[in-house]
Amino acid sequence: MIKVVCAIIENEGTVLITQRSSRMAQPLLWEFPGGKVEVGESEVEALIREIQEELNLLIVPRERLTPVLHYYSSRAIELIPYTCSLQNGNILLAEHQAYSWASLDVLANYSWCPADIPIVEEYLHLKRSQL
Ligand SMILES: Nc1nc2c([nH]c(=O)n2[C@H]2C[C@H](O)[C@@H](COP(=O)(O)OP(=O)(O)OP(=O)(O)O)O2)c(=O)[nH]1
Repeated sequence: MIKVVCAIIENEGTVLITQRSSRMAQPLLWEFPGGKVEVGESEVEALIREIQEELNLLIVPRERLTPVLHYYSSRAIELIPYTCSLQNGNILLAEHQAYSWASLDVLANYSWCPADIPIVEEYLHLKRSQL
């Protein structure tokens, strides 16, 4: 089981989503940025490191949402989402093809990595219950 953390970075009513490049696994699908937790690292440490490396952003992880177990053909992942706020930085894409600050009403319309679909649903449910 590969542990992967991902960041739902919130800013002014939108969230940052990224499109995987054609060279990555799950090519051209959208995801919440993040990556694998390395040995000796906490989830939060991995998240902060990955977002710095991939996007040049400094984030503050806030709330851990429900992890999703997903079986891709070659491997199983546990995808662990955290809502996060933005501390500072300007986006520089190191790996991804594109990014978007998506409002809640369009979030479900993207072509997501399959493992992310329950996370998008939980997040929308959570936000709508807070309105
Ligand atoms: N970062 C991230 N990965 C996701 C998400 N949803 C999802 O299925 N994944 C998958 C894609 C990858 O197989 C794995 C994350 O590993 P990674 O981001 O380090 O991907 P990678 O391209 O470096 O993986 P690899 O091909 O080198 O093994 O989890 C998501 O929302 N964020």
